[in-house]
Amino acid sequence: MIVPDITNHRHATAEVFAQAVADRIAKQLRLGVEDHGAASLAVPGGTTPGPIFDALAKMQLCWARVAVTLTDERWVPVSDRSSNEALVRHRLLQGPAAEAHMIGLYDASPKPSLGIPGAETALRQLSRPLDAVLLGMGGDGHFASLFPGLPDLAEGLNPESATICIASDAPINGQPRLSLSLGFLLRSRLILLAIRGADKLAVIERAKTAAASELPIAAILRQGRVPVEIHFTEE
Ligand SMILES: O=C(O)[C@H](O)[C@@H](O)[C@H](O)[C@H](O)COP(=O)(O)O
Repeated sequence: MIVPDITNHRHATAEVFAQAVADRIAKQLRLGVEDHGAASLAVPGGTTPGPIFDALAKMQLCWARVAVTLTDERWVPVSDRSSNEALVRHRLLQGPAAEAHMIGLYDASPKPSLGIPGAETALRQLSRPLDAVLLGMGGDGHFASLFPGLPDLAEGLNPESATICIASDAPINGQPRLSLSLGFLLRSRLILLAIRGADKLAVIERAKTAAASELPIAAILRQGRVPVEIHFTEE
């Protein structure tokens, strides 16, 4: 098995952290457009990405050739303040980046499991593999919407599975959710894990030996297919 290629990047301040992650994403997207004429990016919701999106949106690159999708979505309309698509539209698809193509996961289906066919059809628009995947992580070790205790977690964390989307029709962390699977996220060229706070660094340390069922991020740390960059700031 390939030894996981994990590089750690510690940044002194939240501002430096956001700019560094944005710079790394921009570099990867430029490479994608140069190498194969288009690039694709998957991003999460939560509180960490906002400043990263603000910095990334200002960057000059061929945004018209870039598709942006979500690693997961809360099953709420884009008009809802907790919508991840709304976060991306308000904070990333601005300025130069307004030309990027947004591929959302939410549709008007009453629950996420009924939204899977539409999401999978939408995801087929992506240039594959994904040029970059940005992930956050919760204090429970979840990434995207792959939470400990999720009924379909084993399937969602199976790197060999062809499953693209995992639905949680029951609310989890506030709302029903749709998540991309690990198998889908590993069809990418680079994973950037952006975490803030010493408590999350402690979770990463625990995840090096814990079961992925306990700390799902362990599945990202243990896979040997995609380079992982962990970007961290104490702030
Ligand atoms: O929809 C979401 O909430 C995200 O996709 C989720 O996986 C997030 O990345 C983590 O919960 C970390 O969130 P913070 O960035 O707020 O710590």
